[in-house]
Amino acid sequence: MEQNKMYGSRIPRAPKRALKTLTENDVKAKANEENVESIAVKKPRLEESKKGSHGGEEAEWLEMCDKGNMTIDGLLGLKMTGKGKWDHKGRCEQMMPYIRQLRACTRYLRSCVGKADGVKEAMVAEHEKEISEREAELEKLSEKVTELGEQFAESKESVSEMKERNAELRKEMEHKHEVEMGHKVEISTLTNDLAHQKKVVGEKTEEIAKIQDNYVKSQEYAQNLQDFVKKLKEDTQKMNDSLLKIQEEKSELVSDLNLSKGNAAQLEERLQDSKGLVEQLQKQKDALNETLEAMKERHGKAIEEMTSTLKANEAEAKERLDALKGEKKLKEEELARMEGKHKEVCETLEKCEMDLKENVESLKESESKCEGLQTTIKEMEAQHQQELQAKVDQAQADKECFEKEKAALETSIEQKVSDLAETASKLSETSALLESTKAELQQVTSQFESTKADLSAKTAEYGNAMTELKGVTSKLSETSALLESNQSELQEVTNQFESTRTDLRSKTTECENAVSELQKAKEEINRYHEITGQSAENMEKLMEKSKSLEDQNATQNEVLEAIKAQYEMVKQKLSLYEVQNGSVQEQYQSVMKQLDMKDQLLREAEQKIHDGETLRKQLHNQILELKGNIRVFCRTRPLSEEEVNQELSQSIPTISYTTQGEKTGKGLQLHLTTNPKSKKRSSNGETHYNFDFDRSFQENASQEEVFEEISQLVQSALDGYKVCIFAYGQTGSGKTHTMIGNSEAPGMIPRSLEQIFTSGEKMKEQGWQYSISVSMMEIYNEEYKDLLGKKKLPAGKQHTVKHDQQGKTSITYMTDVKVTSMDKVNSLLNKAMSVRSVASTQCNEHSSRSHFVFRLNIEGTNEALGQSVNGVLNLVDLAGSERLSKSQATGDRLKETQSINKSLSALGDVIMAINNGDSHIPYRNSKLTWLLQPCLGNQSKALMFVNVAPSQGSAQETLCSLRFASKVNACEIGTAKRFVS
Ligand SMILES: Nc1ncnc2c1ncn2[C@@H]1O[C@H](COP(=O)(O)OP(=O)(O)OP(=O)(O)O)[C@@H](O)[C@H]1O
Repeated sequence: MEQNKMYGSRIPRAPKRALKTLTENDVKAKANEENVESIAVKKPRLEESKKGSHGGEEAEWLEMCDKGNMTIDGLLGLKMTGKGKWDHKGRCEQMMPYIRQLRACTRYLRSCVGKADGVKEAMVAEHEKEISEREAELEKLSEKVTELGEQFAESKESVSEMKERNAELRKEMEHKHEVEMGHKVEISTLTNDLAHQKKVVGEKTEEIAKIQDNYVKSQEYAQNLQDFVKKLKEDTQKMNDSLLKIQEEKSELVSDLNLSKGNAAQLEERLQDSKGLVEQLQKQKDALNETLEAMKERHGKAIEEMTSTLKANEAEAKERLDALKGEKKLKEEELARMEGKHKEVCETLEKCEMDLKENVESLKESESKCEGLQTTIKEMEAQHQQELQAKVDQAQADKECFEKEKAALETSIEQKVSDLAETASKLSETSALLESTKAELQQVTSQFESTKADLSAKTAEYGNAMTELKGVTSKLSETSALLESNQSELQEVTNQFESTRTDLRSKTTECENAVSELQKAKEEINRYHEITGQSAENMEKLMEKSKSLEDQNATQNEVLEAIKAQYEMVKQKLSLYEVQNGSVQEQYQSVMKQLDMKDQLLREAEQKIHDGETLRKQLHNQILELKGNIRVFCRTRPLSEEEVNQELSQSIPTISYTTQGEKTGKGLQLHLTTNPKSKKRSSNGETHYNFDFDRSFQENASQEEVFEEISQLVQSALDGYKVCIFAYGQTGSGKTHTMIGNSEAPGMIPRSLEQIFTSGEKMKEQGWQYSISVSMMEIYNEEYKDLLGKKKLPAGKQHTVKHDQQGKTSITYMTDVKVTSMDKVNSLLNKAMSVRSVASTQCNEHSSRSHFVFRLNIEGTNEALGQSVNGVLNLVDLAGSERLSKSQATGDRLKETQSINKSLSALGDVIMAINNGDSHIPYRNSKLTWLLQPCLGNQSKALMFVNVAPSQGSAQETLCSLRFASKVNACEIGTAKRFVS
């Protein structure tokens, strides 16, 4: 196939020359294909082949080829020609050279093939060799490749790892950013919440204040009540005490009373005696009563007998009346019978009447006699009655006096008097009996009279019946006799009464004796009463007192009760208040809890914010450290009073701050009205310049806020880094204020020292011991000046600065003071400030005409870790950066300004050179850069404050400062290195 390719499947009708060319070309192509070197080998070989065994034919063929009259293609495409179609001879004749040519060609080709085979073999061998070499090489290469592959894989892995890390970092960054954004959102929400909470807290605080007021009032009220109750208790106590005293007095009185009771008992005994006497008297009285009873009985019996006789008489009279009635009837019959006779007897009757009249007259006489009798009886009766009355009166009087005595006795001795009253009542009964007897007597008298009337009626009826009348009269006389006997009996009774009266008198005398005894007893009692009266009086007085006291006590008890009720009410109110208070307290507690929770949340949020902020700072620091940037913070001072008082256009601040997104707190815009040619000039005639820094502090930013941002950097000095913080800006822009400050607002230097001391103390817990030394110097007119040194430099001597390989700086004749406290630092700082070169310039009344360098050497050792660190913190207050034209300095001031500007531009040059990666960094161009060399190199951390003034008058200088700071901000000075050994 190769050959077919070489020679073609068909031999083209080409000139002989073409065959040769073709062959050569083919060979060349083949050689080119197989090996370029083979061509060089082939030619001599071809020439050699001319001289070989078949060299003749080959040579012939080559000759033919050389002559150009034949080529292989030509040979193959050669057609036998003859004179005609059948001119075989001619054709055969043509055939012979053709066959020869063919043979020659074939041989040539064979030889070529053989040679080619040889060449091929050689080439193959060579190739094989080459291949083996190449294979070996390849193997090596493949090994290398595998190695490289591995390395590649490794690097790929590391790349992927790095990518991953990068991605992670990016993610982290994004996350951080998100978190930051979230934090910001959170912060804003939290700020809102905070504001709301503050509002709520304010409201709650007001509420609480009100509640507390109420609580205080209720407490005061409760206190007042308690005081009142206390007073009441005290009063009650006093009352109780007085009551106790009264009770004591009472008990004393009771004892006195007991004593008097003892006396009273004696009196009682005596009274008992007198009672016995009274009893005796009573007995006597009883005996008298008995006799009286007996008399009464007898009298009653007599009266009964009289009554019975009267009754019998009455019955008799009745019987007689009945008999008389019968008789009357009979008589009436007889009368009727006798009426006739009457008439007969009328005359006799008249006579009888006459007789009757006479009888009547005699009856009247007897009646008058009877009346006389009756009057005598009446007189007797009256007499008797008078006597009786007198007796009764006497008895009554006795009774009365007895009763009086009894009443008197009754008042003192009730029971005994009641006995006497009984006696009196009995006496009254006796008198009643007497009365009843009298009444009976009167009854008897009336009966007598009725009987007499009956008799008179009978006499009238039976006037005529004289016999009967006589009988009646005799009966009447009998009755009179009876009456007489009755009278005698009455006399007897009267006698008996008399005797009884005498008895009574004797008893009365006994009674009188008894009464006198009683009187005596009474007197004695009265005496005792008098005796006891006094004590009773006292007792009464005391009782009255006690009573009044009791009344008082009662009233006070009432008051107390009322107060108690009030107290109870108040207590209830108090309990209500307490309940209310409790609920209020609960509310307060819950509100406080809520507040605490909110506080906690706020604290957590603040902590989160703080953590987030520190994390952000750390990350930012890390990024900056990774970038190796020199950090730049811009700080704008507030307008001074002078500037404020300037004309309006001058007093308008030239700086505004970016408020959008990430640029917040970083970006600022300077507005200039002075450059009308500026392309940036806007329609309102202002030119705006935008700047971005790591941080932009507005006019109102406090020293604390500013320090917070650099605290990490300060901390890293403690960790063994070389740190340089310097303040750059025109005169009066606030560099000294930022770096040193004043007692009210200490600047970065005192704050850094404070942090270092506190952190150093904390690090002690981890085994770190720090030795901190301070040196303060100024670079004035390109010369170092020790601000802490006591003496002047020896003549011909000067401060020279040297740096060793480790970046350790030594300055000859420079005072280095070990410091352990802030007081020491402050006193040193004051001393340095007093020595520092200050002058009044066009821009600042107290302008710093030198660079002030506060140098802090921190050597830390940790024996446990076997480590020691060597950190340096350079805090530099640069001299004002204003241009000469601006400062209008002359003479010494001019020289100062020139040297200041020289060193400042050297500082710029050094930073730029580091940024550009120049092989030569012009540290030696100024004393400042030379001193700060280790801290300005690519192994340190640097931060620049660019201080700017916001006034229009300073705008051009501000623009210069900001431009310089912007350039510095873009510089990368390399990654910082920690100096640990
Ligand atoms: N942030 C600030 N807040 C309040 N007052 C400030 C602030 N910055 C500067 N000042 C006041 O501005 C005045 C000038 O400040 P300062 O002396 O610090 O400037 P300076 O840059 O150090 O000047 P110089 O380079 O001439 O020493 C001082 O009276 C200072 O108190």
